[in-house]
Amino acid sequence: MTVISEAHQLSVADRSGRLLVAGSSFSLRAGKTLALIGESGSGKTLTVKAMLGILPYGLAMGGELLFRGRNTAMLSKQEWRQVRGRQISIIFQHPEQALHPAIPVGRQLGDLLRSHLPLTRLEAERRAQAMLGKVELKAPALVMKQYPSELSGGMNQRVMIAMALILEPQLLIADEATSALDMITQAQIVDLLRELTREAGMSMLLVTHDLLVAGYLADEAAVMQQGLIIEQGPASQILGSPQHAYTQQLVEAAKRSHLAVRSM
Ligand SMILES: Nc1ncnc2c1ncn2[C@@H]1O[C@H](COP(=O)(O)OP(=O)(O)OP(=O)(O)O)[C@@H](O)[C@H]1O
Repeated sequence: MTVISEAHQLSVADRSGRLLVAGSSFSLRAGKTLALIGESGSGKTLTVKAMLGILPYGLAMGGELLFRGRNTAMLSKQEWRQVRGRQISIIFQHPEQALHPAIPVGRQLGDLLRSHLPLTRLEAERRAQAMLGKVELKAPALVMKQYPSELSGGMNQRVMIAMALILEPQLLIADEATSALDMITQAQIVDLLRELTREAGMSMLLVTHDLLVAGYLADEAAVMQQGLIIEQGPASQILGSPQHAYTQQLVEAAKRSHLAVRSM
């Protein structure tokens, strides 16, 4: 199966040499989802930032990251810009991190398309509207004209998914993409992500602390604690019979909250 991206002993260190990510290795394959699971501060976001070439100033990356066989350390700034957005895209927890508040949704999508592809304004608009339909927004023609502040949280999350997928990337990173949503909207967005990534044969890196979401979406799982991947393998195995004490605790806690919901 085609490997889209690979990390070999990926590390991130601060100025004092303290390792914030301490040597992670994983592969992302076409059509498959890897869940990166872990508590707050375990190094998930820094792993994602390293993969996008956007580590904060003062932090240094070690190890090797390959994207479609190319070492990303060799990419120029311009090549990185081509890769980000076009081949790797990201959905954040909060749409406001990605959507401009003062530009109508349709123009944001159209501008993104035209910054990467030689399309007329009209062609870009048509594709943008079709994409809004694909993320199951009920009135795409109307949403095209609206500003993010006029849409609900769930609708904005759908717009952000449309932005992330419109250039047909090979790798989609979802960083706690459903954590800020209510339970029903979360379930709908999780279904949508599953359907669209499978249909496109896309690879997905799902960053989450939610084991239910991971269990539903992921083929593989890697559990992080204090910068280290402590357990990784098929998601069904990691979540079904965890070996590491920390993963066992996570699974127990998830079962308890699931039971609490069921007993309501
Ligand atoms: N710019 C930075 N400079 C120094 N340390 C940082 C920086 N960014 C993050 N860290 C530290 O690196 C560690 C890993 O942070 P990271 O944001 O990757 O965790 P996370 O697993 O994504 O947590 P969360 O789920 O809360 O986002 C934490 O100890 C954090 O304090």
